[in-house]
Amino acid sequence: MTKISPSILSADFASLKEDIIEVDKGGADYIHIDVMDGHFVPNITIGPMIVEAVRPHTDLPLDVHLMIADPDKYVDDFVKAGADILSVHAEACTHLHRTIHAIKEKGVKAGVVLNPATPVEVIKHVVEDVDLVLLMTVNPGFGGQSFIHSVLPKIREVRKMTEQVDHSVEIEVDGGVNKETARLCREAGANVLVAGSAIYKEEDRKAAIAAIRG
Ligand SMILES: O=C(CO)[C@@H](O)[C@H](O)COP(=O)(O)O
Repeated sequence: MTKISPSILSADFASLKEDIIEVDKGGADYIHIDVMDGHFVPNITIGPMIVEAVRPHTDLPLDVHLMIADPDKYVDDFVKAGADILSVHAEACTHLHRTIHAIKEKGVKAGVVLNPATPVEVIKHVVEDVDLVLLMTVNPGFGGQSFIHSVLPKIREVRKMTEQVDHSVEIEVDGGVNKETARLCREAGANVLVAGSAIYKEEDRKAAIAAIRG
């Protein structure tokens, strides 16, 4: 079954606890947390303190997406704050293999993220090492953008790549995911879908999660 990871970037930060509990009870599989530093992406959002504050309010895995320059510097902080999956951008890592293993050595799952314009070949030599590949279907930095359809073939390519190494890597897609684009992602081989606006802008979040899951 497809997993759903609601992105709290679209939640109401003044009632973050309630917004997390609601999607937890509504059938979410992960809680997606977007960390932005104003350097790697043109927006500033959440740091380890917020991850730590959120941690006691759900037992769901915290799926933390680091959109930051020099992520190696902050791996320890986010693990201590309670991240269960820590994903770094291939574009932000000089020594991607080293960063992935530094995450895994801390006892959490490691993910690698690719921007829409980055070819999947970049991760060919680390796909055996990661637990998750996150393909961005928007240019990262903001919620509420339109899905970039030209990323769909990349989902199929990563699916093939993971099958070749006979390794059960999760393939996650993030950006502009709604019930229509979710179907395209599932058909292409994604098994974890991140959605912000398509869940948090809906009155009935449980129904929104079910619709995206398909
Ligand atoms: O990482 C990001 C944006 O950079 C995403 O996680 C967005 O938060 C998804 O929001 P929607 O496109 O689903 O509204």
